Amino acid sequence: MPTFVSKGPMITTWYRFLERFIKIKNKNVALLSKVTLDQTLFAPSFIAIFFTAQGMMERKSRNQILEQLESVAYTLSSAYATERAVAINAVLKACMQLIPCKIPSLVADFSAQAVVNLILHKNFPDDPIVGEEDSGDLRGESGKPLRLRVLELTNTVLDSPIDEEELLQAIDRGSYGGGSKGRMWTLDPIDGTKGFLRGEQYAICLALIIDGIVQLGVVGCPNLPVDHEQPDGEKGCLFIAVKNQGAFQRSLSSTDEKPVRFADVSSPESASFCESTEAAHSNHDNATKIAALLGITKPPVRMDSQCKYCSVSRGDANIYLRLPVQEGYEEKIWDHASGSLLVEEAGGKVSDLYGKALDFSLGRTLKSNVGVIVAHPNIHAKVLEAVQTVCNE
Ligand SMILES: Nc1ncnc2c1ncn2[C@@H]1O[C@H](COP(=O)(O)O)[C@@H](O)[C@H]1OP(=O)(O)O
Ligand SMILES: [Mg+2]
Repeated sequence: MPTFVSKGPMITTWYRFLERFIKIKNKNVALLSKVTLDQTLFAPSFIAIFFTAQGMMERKSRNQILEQLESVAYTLSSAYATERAVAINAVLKACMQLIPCKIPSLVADFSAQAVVNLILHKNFPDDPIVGEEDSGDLRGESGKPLRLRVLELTNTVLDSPIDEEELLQAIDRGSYGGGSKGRMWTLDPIDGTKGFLRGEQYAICLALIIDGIVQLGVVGCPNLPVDHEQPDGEKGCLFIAVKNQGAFQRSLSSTDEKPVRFADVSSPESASFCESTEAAHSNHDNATKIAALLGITKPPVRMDSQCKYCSVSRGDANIYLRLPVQEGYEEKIWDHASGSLLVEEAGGKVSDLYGKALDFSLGRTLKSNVGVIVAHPNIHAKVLEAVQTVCNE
């Protein structure tokens, strides 16, 4: 209450002060100076006073008030704040529709892509989307049974229900070819289908790429324990990263975000590494040899999907190896965009097998990269050396 009461007089006094002390003849420069002072001095101070007073009235502790101030400052200062909020909402909704009951993976995949694409299109109608799925299998008489199941599931989380044609259109909005210019989103509606089928790890992965650079990534992991130390505790996490703004984790059941950081590790011997559960997606034999060369004694943590990126980002493991199995396989941008930004924002380093940065500007695949190596910057070079020794044998 006092904050609201004081708001009017404070603002009036501040603007009077600006009028009196900014005596610049050029009107544009004067206006710019006032706006600068307003945004850098008054607005932050006023917001701090407002939330501190509000916290005190709500009998919050000092730490709770500080946490709230930090979160407000972060939200206000962030570029891509709208995109971040929309992406979180889209991924959350896609996660929520998959949790309640056992759903066939095809239905889940199409429905998740429809939900995310619909939300993206509503908020950013001009943004193209590079999505993994297309509506081919849902069309015509033969696709009708699947189409109706997907439609039913999709409508469980939408504010206003859509019809069959709108469903097909929504899925096909993911057909963009990618490239190096402008904005685009990339979506893997269900990454880690094998994990989904086994009831293990899978992820809904969404990223915003601008001029070939990943700016925002949101990864929903409905089966990942919120706390690695408590594998039987609450499950379901959302990971969020915006370029130069850090990486965060929240549970699916709460809006509270906590920063995530790579675990500090000074030498590879003490590290642990993760890799795909599927030997067809990452070469397990080579990983064993690399681990031996690095002196790693802990067994690999095997997991499906971009949950691996999330795991290393919050320090559950220190290295993620994705080693080619099949010559000529081109990794897909939706399999790495959000995860790689998350790792970088959490303080990790991502490269391909040759130490090259992942290049998201070349279309739907990472055609100039081979494999993926993620590690703490302290040990990345050593890991890379071991990878190259083993893979060049
Ligand atoms: N030969 C391959 N090498 C690397 N990744 C692959 C290969 N074949 C498929 N994938 C992709 O691996 C991803 C899952 O990775 P993980 O095993 O780490 O969970 C899937 O998106 C899958 O793509 P797709 O869905 O097109 O089959
Ligand atoms: Mg995938």
